[in-house]
Amino acid sequence: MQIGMIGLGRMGGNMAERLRRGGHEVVGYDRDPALSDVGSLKDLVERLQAPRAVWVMVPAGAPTRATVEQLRDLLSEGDVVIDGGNSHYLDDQRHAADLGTRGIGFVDVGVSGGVWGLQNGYALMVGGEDEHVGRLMPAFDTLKPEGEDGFVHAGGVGAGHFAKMVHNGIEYGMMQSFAEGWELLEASDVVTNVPDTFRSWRHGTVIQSWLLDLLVRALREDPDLADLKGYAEDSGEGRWTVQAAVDHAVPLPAITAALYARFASRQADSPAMKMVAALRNQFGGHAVASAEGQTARGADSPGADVAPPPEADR
Ligand SMILES: O=C(CO)[C@H](O)[C@H](O)COP(=O)(O)O
Repeated sequence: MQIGMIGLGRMGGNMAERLRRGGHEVVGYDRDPALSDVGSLKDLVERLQAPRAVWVMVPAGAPTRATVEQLRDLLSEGDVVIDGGNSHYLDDQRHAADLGTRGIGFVDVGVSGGVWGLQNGYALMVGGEDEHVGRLMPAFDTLKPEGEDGFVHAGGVGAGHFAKMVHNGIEYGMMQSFAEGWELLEASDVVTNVPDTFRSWRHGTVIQSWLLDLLVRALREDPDLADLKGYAEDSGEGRWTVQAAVDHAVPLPAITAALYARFASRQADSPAMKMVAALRNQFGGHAVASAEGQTARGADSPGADVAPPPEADR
């Protein structure tokens, strides 16, 4: 089929390539003229035959919103817009309503597979009406991995991105779990061959997984991760998962802890733990470390000046 692809970066560019290899005609647009087949969104729309299918693969939030708004004014009744970025499911519902006023369809697709997708295929989680999803099946069939799995029409508009959001929340929890296990193995001197221990778990264990394969690969490249700083960003889906859990009063302790661990990783020092240290020192005269790393005051330190708590609080 013919498909317009907007955003030809790491994900969009590789997806366009996989579609082309599968025999589809892809007209690509990117702000970078070196990557683009056309000079503007208007040119892209003019190059496509109606009814058009235009796949948006730009960062979630304002860039996606701006692109969908422009497409609303350029496309015609019967065309369909696909958002394959990591958008919030509530944005999908707004976009579908907005495009729907012009008779333009909307399908949201959560895409997983990262930089390996070109070769292995992309897992696709799709939300939208049957009519629109059905029309796009030839493209989905090419993009997805070979075999039965790797594709779901999860529900109406928003369901694809909601499924991808929860997938990413699970990803957070799994990564954190592997990371904590690795830290503990390294911290003790009981297991002396940590990389091989992880490698052995790749087969026959209950935790075998692609993430485990990638962990083994990372340790092969840098056995102590000495080249990395313990700092992890987040792109928003973990936060949205936790926010959705609060909205539905669903307890997500593991995923929430994994998200908070990333926030903690960005602090050179912890203001909250300074306060914990200060309070321990206040009520019990317990030792604290100074900002320079020296024990500054403590129960046994000269100069400890701790007012005794009221009788009732002891
Ligand atoms: O969708 C993905 C994998 O499934 C992305 O790699 C993911 O969005 C990365 O998220 P974060 O930056 O929050 O770790």
